[in-house]
Amino acid sequence: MSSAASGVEAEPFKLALCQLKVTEDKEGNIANAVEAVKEAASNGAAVVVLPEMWNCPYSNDSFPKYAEVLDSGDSPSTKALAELAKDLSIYIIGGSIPERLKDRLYNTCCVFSPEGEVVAKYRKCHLFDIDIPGKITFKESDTLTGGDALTVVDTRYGKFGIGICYDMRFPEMAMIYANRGVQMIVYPGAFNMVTGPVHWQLLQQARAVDNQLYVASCSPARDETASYTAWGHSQVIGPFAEVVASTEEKPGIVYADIDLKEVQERRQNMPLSKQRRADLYDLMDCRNSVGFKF
Ligand SMILES: O=C(O)CCC(=O)C(=O)O
Repeated sequence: MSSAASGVEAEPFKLALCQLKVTEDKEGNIANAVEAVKEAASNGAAVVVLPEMWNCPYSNDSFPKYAEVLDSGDSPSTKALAELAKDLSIYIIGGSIPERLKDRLYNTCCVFSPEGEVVAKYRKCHLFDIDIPGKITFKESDTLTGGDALTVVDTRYGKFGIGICYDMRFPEMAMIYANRGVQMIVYPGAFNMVTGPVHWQLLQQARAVDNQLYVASCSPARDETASYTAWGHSQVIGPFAEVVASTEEKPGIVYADIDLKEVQERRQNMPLSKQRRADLYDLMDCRNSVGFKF
């Protein structure tokens, strides 16, 4: 039974972020992920996170080729993770892979319970479409469709909200998760060499400090030979915006001991949600937003 459902205070746990080397070899990527998750569990991790697009190169050419139909029983990537979660009796927040659903593709994260069930599925809502001339241009919407639902996973350790990479740029989403009782937002992500150095940590600390919750972000390792070079730097930020654990660009596993009671404590120390002036501003106003005018 989940923490919230049982009304019992959630226990502390060890979190692991597997910063994987990702190649063009899908089978190799799966085998590599399996080894990393086993290693994390053998070191005591109860919740293990994988990166965004861990089974394929991050490119619009690759997404259709590597996509899997998730509910068909014929998805090698999710089958491997489901078996692992069950064998090791851990939660796996399965990064993301390209999902094929009818004639559409999504950037999808599946969450597996210690019983090996898919307990949540999140489809990246905010697609990464940017154009910084001479620096980086990427348009996920050339191949992918955005999801249309947020996802809260109620686990025995606490409530986790799921976002993927570019989603961390949208404070509204994190705020809604906080309002729904989320204590840790997990973002599988693959920032790049342009935005990574300036925004990756800043955005995570911003989401953490605004909402007084943990933020955990898991990237692929950096590969300078890939068409898209990931920034790496998987990390965990605490509810006071402190860096709890981090790494640099190489493959590896980041561990953090998480006690979600800390979230409650920070919120008691500084009761921002009670101090909000909802009479002056209302998140619902965003619904009428027409975006920036140029
Ligand atoms: O927001 C960024 O700068 C990077 C986002 C990204 O790489 C992604 O959404 O996959």
